Amino acid sequence: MRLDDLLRGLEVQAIIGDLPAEDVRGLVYDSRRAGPGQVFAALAGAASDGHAYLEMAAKQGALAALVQRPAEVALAQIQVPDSRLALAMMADRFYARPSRHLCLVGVTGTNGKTTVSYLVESLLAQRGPAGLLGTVEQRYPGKRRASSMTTPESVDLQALLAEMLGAGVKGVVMEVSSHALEQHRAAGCRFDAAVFTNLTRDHLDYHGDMDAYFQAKRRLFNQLLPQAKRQGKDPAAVICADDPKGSHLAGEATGLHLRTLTYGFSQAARVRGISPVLKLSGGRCLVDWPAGSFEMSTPLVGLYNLQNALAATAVGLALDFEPAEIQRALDAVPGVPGRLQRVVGAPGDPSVFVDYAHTDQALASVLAALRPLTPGRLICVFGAGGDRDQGKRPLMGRAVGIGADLAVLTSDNPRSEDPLAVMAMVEQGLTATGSRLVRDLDTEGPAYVSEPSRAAAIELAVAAAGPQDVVLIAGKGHEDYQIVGRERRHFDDREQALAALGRRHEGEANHAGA
Ligand SMILES: CC(=O)N[C@H]1[C@@H](OP(=O)(O)OP(=O)(O)OC[C@H]2O[C@@H](n3ccc(=O)[nH]c3=O)[C@H](O)[C@@H]2O)O[C@H](CO)[C@@H](O)[C@@H]1O[C@H](C)C(=O)N[C@@H](C)C(=O)N[C@H](CCC(=O)O)C(=O)O
Ligand SMILES: Nc1ncnc2c1ncn2[C@@H]1O[C@H](COP(=O)(O)OP(=O)(O)OP(=O)(O)O)[C@@H](O)[C@H]1O
Ligand SMILES: N[C@H](CCC[C@H](N)C(=O)O)C(=O)O
Ligand SMILES: [Mg+2]
Repeated sequence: MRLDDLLRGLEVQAIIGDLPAEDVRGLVYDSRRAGPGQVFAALAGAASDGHAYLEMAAKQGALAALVQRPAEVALAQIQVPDSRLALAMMADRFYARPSRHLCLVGVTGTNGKTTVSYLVESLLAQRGPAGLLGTVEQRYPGKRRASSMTTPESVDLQALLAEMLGAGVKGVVMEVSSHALEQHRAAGCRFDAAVFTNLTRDHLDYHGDMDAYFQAKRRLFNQLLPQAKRQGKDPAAVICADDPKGSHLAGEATGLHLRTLTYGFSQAARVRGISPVLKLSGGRCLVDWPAGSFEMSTPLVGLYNLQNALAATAVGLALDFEPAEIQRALDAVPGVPGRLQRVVGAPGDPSVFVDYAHTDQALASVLAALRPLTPGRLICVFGAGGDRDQGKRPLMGRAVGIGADLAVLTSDNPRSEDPLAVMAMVEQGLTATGSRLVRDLDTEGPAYVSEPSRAAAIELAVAAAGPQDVVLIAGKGHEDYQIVGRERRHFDDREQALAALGRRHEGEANHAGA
């Protein structure tokens, strides 16, 4: 494809030099990959600025560059107001607009994106091969890759959608993070439906304040859905009515003449869950919506997961699925990797769950879900990630202080920070609830132990738990690594928990063998 074809419809401020007539072989945003035939997009970033690498791209023989500020280099440059947005639109065109030919569902919100995505994937799979991309993995029938980002950069995203389409995929569900919305990574996507789960505190290191964070999420509804509508789709806005920002969004979506379907347990919800019943084997409720009512159930545990199942149900109804098909799809998802994932030991062992809760709201929700299922003590192993929102740390400590009987405060991914400094910030919230620092868990709660080694923290909790106790290991979920400094070491909470459960029986084996 020629460069001038790729630029059609784009807001171009200036063209510096002559546009090369050769075919574009690829679009890149990292100068290290900017070789012959490649258009290099200079992106202004947080750590560095792509404009500093224009010289390098020129030397490597790049075809042209997409810039916000032209530079004195021997390279044709296309000046645009926002190179991330322009790159996204060009990527859509370069990969022959894959989202036009797919049923594409986007999921945003602070918590629940990954979970809802697995449920929607199962739904889409009822009608043909389905694809999923999000925090854990990118997959479609016959192919799977672990993810490095929740929502890939626009070029990688469009390449993946094109790959899925080429492999016969009909429907794709994708998590759309607030970072992605802020950076226009999904700008070239035409959605058939978009879901908003909730908005609570996270990522303020990046967005600055809650309003900016909400404005980023809002783009999916007030920019991307109207764009899909203008281009011939009839997209649905599927919005949680139990969240205050959800009601706001739903009003706005209706005002934009989008098909709007609210869901939740509150009276205002159009797809409304009534009389929820929650058990260790899952949850169920009656779903009432304008066209009738039906029973709905999910093997996933906890009220918030029943709410996630309602989100998927509302997507199904918006896409004209029958309640029986929706139920089949929900039944087919017994669990989501690293989300309330049970680590099964021997009979008589305590129940151990690994979960991805890394915000105060998520911790409060998951502890509330486990409380009624805990005959003994609820023990929570947790920490907060380094180089991420610092303000959420004491709030996370507070949520655990309130929701758990006993806690082991430990390290998450410290990244460039001192793990003890991160833990001290979490500890402020924990102690504010009246939880006291103790040496071991052989005590009455509320109390906590401080143990910077995550492996030792898991060992401590699992060893101390009795058969009636429940251990929640929160924060890292599916992650099979720990980021310490710049190093990414293998570390998996599930493996650690399983080994710790095994060690509870080491003495017994020796005894039996003797
Ligand atoms: C804060 C954030 O979103 N950062 C992302 C952003 O980085 P940035 O724009 O700040 O990039 P930068 O490192 O400053 O570099 C600027 C530009 O110079 C380029 N460069 C750099 C060096 C060089 O030699 N040559 C060169 O061309 C870079 O490729 C880049 O295009 O764009 C980069 C390219 O796409 C991403 O890799 C990077 O993700 C980093 C790794 C990251 O950690 N992102 C996280 C916070 C994130 O996006 N998370 C969300 C999920 C959050 C959630 O689950 O709720 C996600 O969607 O994954
Ligand atoms: N609807 C919900 N409301 C509140 N908490 C939830 C909800 N769904 C999941 N959670 C909690 O949040 C954690 C993260 O859930 P999930 O991975 O589905 O969300 P996510 O939005 O994809 O998160 P991330 O942005 O980190 O990828 C879960 O492990 C659980 O503790
Ligand atoms: N996608 C989230 C995941 C956080 C998971 C937690 N383990 C941490 O490292 O903080 C983020 O980047 O903020
Ligand atoms: Mg996710």
